[in-house]
Amino acid sequence: MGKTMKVKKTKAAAGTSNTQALPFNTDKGQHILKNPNIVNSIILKSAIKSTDTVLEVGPGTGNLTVKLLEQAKKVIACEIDPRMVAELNKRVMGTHLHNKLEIRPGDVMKAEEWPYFDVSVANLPYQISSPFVFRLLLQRPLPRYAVLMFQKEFADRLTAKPGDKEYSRLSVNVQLLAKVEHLMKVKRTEFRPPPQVDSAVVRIEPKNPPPNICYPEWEGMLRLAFLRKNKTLSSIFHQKQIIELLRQNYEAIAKVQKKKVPEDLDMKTHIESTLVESGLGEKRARHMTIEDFLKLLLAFNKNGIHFHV
Ligand SMILES: C[S@@+](CC[C@H](N)C(=O)[O-])C[C@H]1O[C@@H](n2cnc3c(N)ncnc32)[C@H](O)[C@@H]1O
Repeated sequence: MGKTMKVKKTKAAAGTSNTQALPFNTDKGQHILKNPNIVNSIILKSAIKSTDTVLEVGPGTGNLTVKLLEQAKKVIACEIDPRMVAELNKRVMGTHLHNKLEIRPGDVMKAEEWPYFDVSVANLPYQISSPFVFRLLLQRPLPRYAVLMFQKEFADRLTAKPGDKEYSRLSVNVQLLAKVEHLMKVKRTEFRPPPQVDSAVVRIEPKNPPPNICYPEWEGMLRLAFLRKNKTLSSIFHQKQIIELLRQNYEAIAKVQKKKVPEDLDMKTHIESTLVESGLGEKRARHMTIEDFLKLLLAFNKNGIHFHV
């Protein structure tokens, strides 16, 4: 995020935006919400308090921003395109909203630090969906929640439940850290220019406090479990390369802990018996709940089987 830009006062009024002449750059995800009813619905569902500081990413010409400014104590708007920064500036300058707005020009993902915010509301550029969500969940202090527009397919993966076709590593990783709720579908025709796909608005409420687990271990185990999400864990963990990987990890950790690796260690049998112990060997990742995955990791780690060295 670049340096904060102070909004200067002039005569232009909020609520109007002369965007007709502004060519939109779809490489930067510039699809502007043109239906005010959708903007109003997002605002309603965002339930912003008058004491809230809101982080908006990609304000564009400010359709959502001016409505957020009416609700919030402060809006911090991060925008990569200097033309949009100028447009937003022009739209809000000279209005009663201007002193609540802080524009941060630049790429939000390249900012070393994000400012403090209570809530994030954004019609996100789709190319940063995944890194944005994970960075949001790593932000401290944790925001109360975020209301974000995503490409519909991404939103479906975020909200998918065990057994759904879209249930994936993304679903599990995000739902480990947050309560995720689908709010509304938005057709591609509601944007100018229209994107290739429909969108959906999702509410993400971080679990606070977050679960107390070792994330690299969790992530390493999930990668293996989801290699083939329709296969049973037993058959995945039967694969030679995986047994070899886990044997190497076992030895590396034993070395660090100055423990002796049993001479008769048969890693294949050790993994098999751990799966039997956990009662999850015949489960498939696509049907497993977060609690199942947590139970599995606990069982592996208890028996010295690790996914991260
Ligand atoms: C989908 S448009 C949303 C525009 C406006 N908020 C609306 O709803 O009509 C996405 C906006 O994000 C901006 N943008 C794209 N990548 C960005 C990034 N990495 N950091 C900050 N802004 C970005 C684009 O320039 C564009 O203004």
